[in-house]
This record gives sequence, C-alpha cells and structure tokens, in this order.
Amino acid sequence: MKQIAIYGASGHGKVVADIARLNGYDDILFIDDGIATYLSFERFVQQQLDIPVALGVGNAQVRARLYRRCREHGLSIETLVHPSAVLADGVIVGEGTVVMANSVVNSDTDIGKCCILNTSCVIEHDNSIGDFVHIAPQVACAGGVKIGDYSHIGIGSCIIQGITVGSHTVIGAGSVVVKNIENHILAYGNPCKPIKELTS
Ligand SMILES: CC(=O)SCCNC(=O)CCNC(=O)[C@H](O)C(C)(C)COP(=O)(O)OP(=O)(O)OC[C@H]1O[C@@H](n2cnc3c(N)ncnc32)[C@H](O)[C@@H]1OP(=O)(O)O
Repeated sequence: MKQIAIYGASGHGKVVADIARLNGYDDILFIDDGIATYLSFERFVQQQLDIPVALGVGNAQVRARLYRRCREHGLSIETLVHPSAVLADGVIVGEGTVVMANSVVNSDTDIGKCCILNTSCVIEHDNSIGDFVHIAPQVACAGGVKIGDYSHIGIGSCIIQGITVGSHTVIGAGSVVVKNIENHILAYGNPCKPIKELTS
C-alpha cells in the first residue's frame, strides 16, 4: 500500500486526492482541523505515520500556513502532477505544487512551491510563477509572463506575453490582462484594470 495524507478535505482536497490516486497512492487519508469526521493535524502528528502530505486547500494564505506547519513537524510535502498534464523540457515545479488534469506548462517555465495549476490551464514558455499562486481552470498565460507570490488568476483569464502580475494580487474571472498589474491589487475586466488595493 502506498499511503498519502491530504491536508484539507474540501472540494479542492478531493481533486488532489484523485490526482494522488492516479500517481499510485492507493491508501489516502484526509487531515482536516475543521471537520470532526477527519483526523486533526495534531492527531495525525501523534500517530507518527511517516507518510507524505499533499496540500488540499485552495486559499493561498491558509495553504502557506499549513505548509509551514507541516515543515515545522518535519513532514515531507508531496508534489503531484496529473498524468494528463504536459510539462515541457526545462520546467521546474516547486515542492507541494499540484498540477491538475490537462494543464500544459511549456519550456523553461519556473513554478514556485505550493502552487495550484488548475484544470486545463496553459502556462506558456519562460513564465515565472511565484510561491502559493493559484492559476484557476482554463487560464492561459502567454510567453514570458511573471506572477508574484500568493496571487490568484481567476478562471478563464488570459494574460498576454511579457506581462507581470504582482504578488498578493487577484485577477477576476474572465479577465484579459494586457498591462502589468501591481502587487496587492484586485483587478478584472477586458481589458483588465485595477479595481482596488488589497490589504492581505
Ligand atoms: C475549481 C475552482 O472552483 S477554482 C476557483 C475559480 N474561481 C475564480 O477564479 C473566481 C475569481 N473571482 C472573481 O472573479 C470574483 O468575482 C472577484 C474576486 C473578482 C470579485 O469578487 P467580489 O469582491 O466578491 O466582487 P462582487 O461579486 O461583490 O462583485 C462586485 C462587482 O464587480 C463585478 N465583477 C466581479 N467579478 C468580476 C469579473 N471577474 N469581471 C468583471 N466584473 C466582475 C460584479 O459584477 C459586481 O459589479 P456591480 O457592482 O456592478 O454589480
């Protein structure tokens, strides 16, 4: 039996579990501190199971907190790639990142740690994606795009070549990003424009 724990038993956690199964993990347990039917993190640590943990939480701040907690306890954090995803030559995928079904990441792109590359996203060549970033389903990033840590690129958005999206920034669903967007900004629309500053 190949065991893994998924930290977070929400909808996102279920999809992560499915990818784990497709990577040969046939014994999956969920850790969740908010739902009594699942193992709490504290109880998981007490059991000293010595199995890897994958992060199953969509919110970037929470995911970062859970990542640090796991690292503090010396747990190994699994990186999961769906078998249908295509990762080109020279792609680096950081620890704890989950790459979902039908995603394509092209040459020489760096993906940070604990990112979510959600279903059917396309990250073209020479992108630089920071840590704890969520690229939602069907996002397309053209060549040479940079995205800072903790940012969320909303479902169905596209970003043209050479654009920089700052850190802690949220790009709303269906946006067309044709100009750089600063750190800590909520932006959306076609063309995508800053709407307001974000404090977290
Ligand atoms: C597998 C998964 O599910 S992964 C998750 C995928 N989901 C996403 O990526 C969602 C991304 N989130 C969004 O697009 C959200 O709408 C946000 C973050 C941009 C804004 O959310 P909120 O701050 O709650 O905005 P709210 O819903 O109150 O809307 C405020 C106004 O902005 C407009 N608005 C909200 N989002 C958008 C958007 N993406 N594009 C254009 N206008 C928008 C609304 O129509 C509303 O306009 P109004 O005041 O004229 O009525």
